[in-house]
Amino acid sequence: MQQDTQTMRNNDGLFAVGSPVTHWSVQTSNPVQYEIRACENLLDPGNSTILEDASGSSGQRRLIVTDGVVDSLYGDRVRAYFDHHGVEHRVLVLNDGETHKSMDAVLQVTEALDAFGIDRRREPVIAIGGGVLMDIVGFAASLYRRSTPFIRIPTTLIGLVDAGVGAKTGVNHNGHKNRLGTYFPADRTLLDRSFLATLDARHISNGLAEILKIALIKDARLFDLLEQHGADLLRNKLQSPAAVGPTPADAPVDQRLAARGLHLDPATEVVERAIQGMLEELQPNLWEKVLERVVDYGHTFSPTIEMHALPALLHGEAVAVDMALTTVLAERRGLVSSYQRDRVLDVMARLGLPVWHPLCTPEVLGDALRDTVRHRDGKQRLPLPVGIGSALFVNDVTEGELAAAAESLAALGSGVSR
Ligand SMILES: NC(=O)c1ccc[n+]([C@@H]2O[C@H](COP(=O)([O-])OP(=O)(O)OC[C@H]3O[C@@H](n4cnc5c(N)ncnc54)[C@H](O)[C@@H]3O)[C@@H](O)[C@H]2O)c1
Ligand SMILES: O=C(CO)[C@@H](O)[C@H](O)[C@H](O)[C@H](O)COP(=O)(O)O
Ligand SMILES: [Zn+2]
Repeated sequence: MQQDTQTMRNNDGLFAVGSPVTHWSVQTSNPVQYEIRACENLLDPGNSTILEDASGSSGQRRLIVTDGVVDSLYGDRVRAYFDHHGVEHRVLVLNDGETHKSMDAVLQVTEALDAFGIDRRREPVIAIGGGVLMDIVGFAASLYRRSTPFIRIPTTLIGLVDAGVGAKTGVNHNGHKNRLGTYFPADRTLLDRSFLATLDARHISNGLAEILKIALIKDARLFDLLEQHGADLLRNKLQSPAAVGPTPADAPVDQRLAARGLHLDPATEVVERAIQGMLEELQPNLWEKVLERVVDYGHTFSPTIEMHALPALLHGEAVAVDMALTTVLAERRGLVSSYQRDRVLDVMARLGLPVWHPLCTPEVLGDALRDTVRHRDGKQRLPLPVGIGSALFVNDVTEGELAAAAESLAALGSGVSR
């Protein structure tokens, strides 16, 4: 059929122009929905949550990926769980920690998927571990057969409030933090805070850094909770009062109210506000089309500092140093009062976080900023706190300003004890 050259053939997003056609345009959307659910006793054989997919049916085969530390703590219960439910399963145990967050680990997972013969749609991969483990498994799942569904069961605080709720996956590459990765959210993330009972204090602090990030850029109430209860949260590993036995009659009123479900105990409110705050920022901009992202706070200099220091600084610790530096920088710009600056540095110390690191040199900070500008499409788009609980973006930070802030922080940091 001869058509005039201006005819556009439109077929729900497919446009062809010309005759003969010289130009096609394909337009479509990819709706994404994923679930994050607070759960209890996930590994209790009587709890079928892990095996319910989005439609609620159960599957018969699963590949589980975890790391050596988590397997040593929970591996017997994981295997007993799937045996109890009659699910054929294999457990792949990866090396743990940031130094193993690499393409080699991703390929270990993809080879295990092949060996297990995973059914790409009906048998979601199950990741049980911290942020490193989930980033590796998520990346592998996004690559395998161009996407294979996975389920996340975070077992660290960073995993519960950050790595387990977003869409990012990835590994370190060529000496750079998260240089290879995808946007690929898990179908479901199942949050069971009881896993934190075995997490050491340093890794609790590590996760509190990401919670403090949300507090500083958008949630003053969350900051107050961290200031007031941070030391207790660190001590009790964010276990709620009900989880540690009956509430004594002479317990503080908020504990008694919490035990009766009438009031969120601090641990529950802190975790809930952190997740809510993160999701409020992620949902409208999940694929990061807009690069002014307040959740980038603490992540301008920290990727470079973390990788230079590897493995000495954990992710959250590097984020804390970045936030301390930018809090001092904000105070020097008049965005934060000196009183607020001191409150922030004091809370970091109370949460067991570093506020300074010897790598905060003009050279390292300059390199970090230049790399971040490349990551953010040619501008700094650096979030700075305004008071406590809000933020603005700047693009004009100079290396001289950074050096002065780092010098000031070094002096302040020496006075702040962890
Ligand atoms: N994808 C994202 O959006 C996102 C967000 C924030 C952070 N991250 C990434 O997360 C990583 C940091 O996460 P992490 O600190 O959870 O790392 P991790 O996975 O290395 O876990 C920390 C350590 O704790 C051990 N562990 C895990 N669960 C435990 C438990 N219940 N009890 C005792 N030990 C346990 C692990 O074996 C490991 O040695 C970084 O690589 C960071 O880039 C990703
Ligand atoms: O660390 C992460 C994501 O990896 C989050 O805590 C953080 O808020 C943001 O996602 C930052 O943008 C860091 O992300 P990226 O450098 O990995 O892209
Ligand atoms: Zn982070």
